Amino acid sequence: MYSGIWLPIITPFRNGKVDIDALQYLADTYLRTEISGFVALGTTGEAALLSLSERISVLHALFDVVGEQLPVLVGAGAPDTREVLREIVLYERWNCTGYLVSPPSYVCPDQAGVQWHFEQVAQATQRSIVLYDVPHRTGVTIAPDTVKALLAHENIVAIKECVPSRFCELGGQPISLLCGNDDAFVDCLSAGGAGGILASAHVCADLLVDVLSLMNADREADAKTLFSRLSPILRLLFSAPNPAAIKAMLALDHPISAETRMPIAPASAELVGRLRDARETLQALRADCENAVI
Ligand SMILES: O=C(O)C1=N[C@H](C(=O)O)C[C@H](O)C1
Repeated sequence: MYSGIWLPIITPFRNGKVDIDALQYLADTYLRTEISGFVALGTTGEAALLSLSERISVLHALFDVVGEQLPVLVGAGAPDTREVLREIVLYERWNCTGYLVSPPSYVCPDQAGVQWHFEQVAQATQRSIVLYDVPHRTGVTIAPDTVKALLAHENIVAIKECVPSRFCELGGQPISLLCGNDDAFVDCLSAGGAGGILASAHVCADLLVDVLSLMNADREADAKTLFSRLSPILRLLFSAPNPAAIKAMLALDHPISAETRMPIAPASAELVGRLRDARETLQALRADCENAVI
């Protein structure tokens, strides 16, 4: 179930409000790509900056377009476990495939507390749970031993891992390993990863799928060559707080605004210029893939 390239879809804004038309336009556009599923209300969706009613409108708008055509994983996270459980109860009305859940941020629990948090979540729903290990954002990690203990819950089925040094240990566990750090995608696949939840898929899902297909075809060297040519663009996309660069790049080619929600500032004019040039690099890479140069 959790493999391939999943798109943590942005939440477009216009004049400070969620732009529902733009969100539905994007959902429809990505349905025609090779992504394996959507992630709603992720980090890239600026979920932490949305009110509850905005989060509900995002889900309404997205499910209206996606329906059953592709799975949708929904992000749920808060410092207070009880708040996460309340969110999940609200989200159960949509036919989402599961929940992407981070450990409690800011409060810095020990590993027993992290385990307790995920146990409460796993018991609150029959849907699948994807653990989200993102210590640079939450301030706390999900240690591999905690992951192993959590496997006792049959709906804890995948982990979105952002720490490359954890890939090898997790790759050997009976859990789907998804990369959560665009820069380290190929390393995650080499360690046994099944795919990734990657914000960069907004602008190069096809090339990320190519990297994965090359790996699955035992062409690791070719996958690494392609990925190394993609890497400078991935770094550029994260050179400003996510998703400023992604939104700016999308706004160059689609009817969406590059607007972010403060304190996430929009991309600078200098970055927009570099993103404009990056589109040509992506086109050149696509041509090389088509002509089997890679
Ligand atoms: O929203 C997500 O899911 C992602 N967020 C990460 C982040 O901003 O830290 C990046 C990753 O590409 C996907």
